Amino acid sequence: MSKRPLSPAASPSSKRTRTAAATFNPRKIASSAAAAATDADPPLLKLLKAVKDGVPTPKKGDSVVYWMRMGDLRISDNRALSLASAHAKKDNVPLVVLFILSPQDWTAHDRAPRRIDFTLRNLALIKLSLAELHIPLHTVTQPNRRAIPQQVLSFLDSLNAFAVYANIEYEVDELRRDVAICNGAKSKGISATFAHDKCVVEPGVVVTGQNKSYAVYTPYQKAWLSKLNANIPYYLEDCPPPRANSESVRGSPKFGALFDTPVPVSVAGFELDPADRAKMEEVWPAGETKAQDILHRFIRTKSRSCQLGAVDPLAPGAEDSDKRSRIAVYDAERDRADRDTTSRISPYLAAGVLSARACIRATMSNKALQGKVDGGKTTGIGRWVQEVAWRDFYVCVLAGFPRVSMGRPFLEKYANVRWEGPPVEETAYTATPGSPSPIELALAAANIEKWKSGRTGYPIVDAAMRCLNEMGWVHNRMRMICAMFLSKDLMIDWRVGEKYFMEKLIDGDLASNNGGWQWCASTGVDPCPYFRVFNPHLQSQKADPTGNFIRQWVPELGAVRGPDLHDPSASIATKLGYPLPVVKHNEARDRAIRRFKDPGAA
Ligand SMILES: Cc1cc2nc3c(=O)[nH]c(=O)nc-3n(C[C@H](O)[C@H](O)[C@H](O)COP(=O)(O)OP(=O)(O)OC[C@H]3O[C@@H](n4cnc5c(N)ncnc54)[C@H](O)[C@@H]3O)c2cc1C
Repeated sequence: MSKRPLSPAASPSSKRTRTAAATFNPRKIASSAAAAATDADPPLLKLLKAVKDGVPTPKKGDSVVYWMRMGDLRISDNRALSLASAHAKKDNVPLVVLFILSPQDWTAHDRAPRRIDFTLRNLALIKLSLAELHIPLHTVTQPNRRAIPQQVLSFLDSLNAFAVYANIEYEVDELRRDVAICNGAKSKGISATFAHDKCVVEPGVVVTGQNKSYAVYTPYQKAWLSKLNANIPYYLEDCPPPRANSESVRGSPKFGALFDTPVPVSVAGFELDPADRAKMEEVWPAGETKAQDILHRFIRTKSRSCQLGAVDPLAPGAEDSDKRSRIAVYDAERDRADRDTTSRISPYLAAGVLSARACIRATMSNKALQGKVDGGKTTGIGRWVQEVAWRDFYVCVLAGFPRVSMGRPFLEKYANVRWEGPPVEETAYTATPGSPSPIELALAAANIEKWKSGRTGYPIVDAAMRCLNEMGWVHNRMRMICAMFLSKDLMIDWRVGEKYFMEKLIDGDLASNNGGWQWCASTGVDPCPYFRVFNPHLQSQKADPTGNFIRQWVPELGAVRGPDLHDPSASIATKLGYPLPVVKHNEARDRAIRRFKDPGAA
């Protein structure tokens, strides 16, 4: 079976050196039969059963371990850490924190070097904060991801640990790994606890009458809000912070050395150029305090045009306002990409530097609501809470329909839609009648490169792609426009774009990224209907009415004003050295509708 090739970096900002991790090339697309079998017996349920069948009251040993993962990089309000600390205190033993750097897992998930850099920057701060509590953060690199279960069990043995705690990662491989760890721990008499922490309302709670995960957002969101409001003390609990170990742990032969394992500054295959690293530090500062400050700014202060682009999110000059704060006007302004209309909190949520619970708690100052969460459509706060619910929704989709993390479309009937360009993996194409000719393949490959580098001749698409390449983040509406353009106008397999986004995004998250891509490609849960293909020029005028977003990222068009900016004529484009459109939108739209209406048609 052919493997999905690694895509070359479009911007020179990140290096992907040929290392063991970079040459590791796991199979990304399962067969439809394998996906259906996994959907029928979801690994999350297996993990929850393994936890339930584990060791309820382990014999006391010498320590309790909290295994921190890439999605829970914080000390405050961290469910597994809090539980682990309480257990350690109850039995009067030290708490130890473990973090495993796993480059093969990062490659398997197409992790962006910027996301890895953000992880390491946050870990370095966490190590310092934990050390103040005399809690060691032990960091190890494991080059072979299959060895992780054994490595964790050996680590527990070496510390005579009797309990291990972690927050759940909902991707298929990670769940299967944790089932193996649960079973291994049980055989050693160690209790293993895997806690729900990523979502406000965990997967499995908001389900249909048939006890299935929802595949439509609106009824999900209504049920989500009523579950949440019915049990706020549980869902929005601010989990107690860890309590300090005895200082004597530092002198212990068993634990003392764990304080000395350094957090690396970079990991081979995922390094950043020093200039890019410095820029990322400025645009996405690490640490829980910064995350809370960024959230606070969104809730308290007004939007500013100077905050467009790759700038310090906490730059001075923000103006407080109750009525005009960014969250207060979010309902009306959220689709505008020409200012800082949204929170830009996603990198902190994806890395767990801030809990989703903390985001919801921060919206609850309105006394008229009497301690309830506003999730309605008529207020800025309510609309924003609905976005956080989208995040929960996509995690529930991932947990309930694991096929989506196996490279399959949620709607299997679209597996045979004919895409332009080289097959992503041959299994996805076996049923596609008629192979593209070499000329078609070359044209599609060239179009993919133009899309990646922001040279499609559609200003809004190009501005958004350049913003993504430069900042590792781009506004939601822009993500939609770019994804729709690749999958419908260029008719390139959405998995090409999904992978490229993951390789670039600092907030890259399988559930939300896959959900967003499959929504735009019309293959996912509750998707955009295939006959509703975005017109990039109209979208551009709506999302960037001032043109500031395009002018910021496409300087060739800096002097252009009015409608020409959104759709430059051939003469203007040629004069300014800007490319001509790679496709004609109307023709491309008809092709997309034809191919989706009759999957397999040319
Ligand atoms: C093609 C595509 C790919 C995407 N990939 C990712 C990704 O890898 N990681 C990621 O976190 N988000 C992803 N999103 C969702 C969304 O674009 C980002 O969460 C949002 O742009 C982050 O900016 P913000 O924090 O300012 O959002 P805000 O508007 O302030 O929203 C607050 C939070 O709600 C959540 N949220 C908002 N919109 C969505 C959404 N549509 N789906 C899921 N959660 C949402 C995010 O956690 C976000 O931080 C993707 C969307 C699309 C269309």
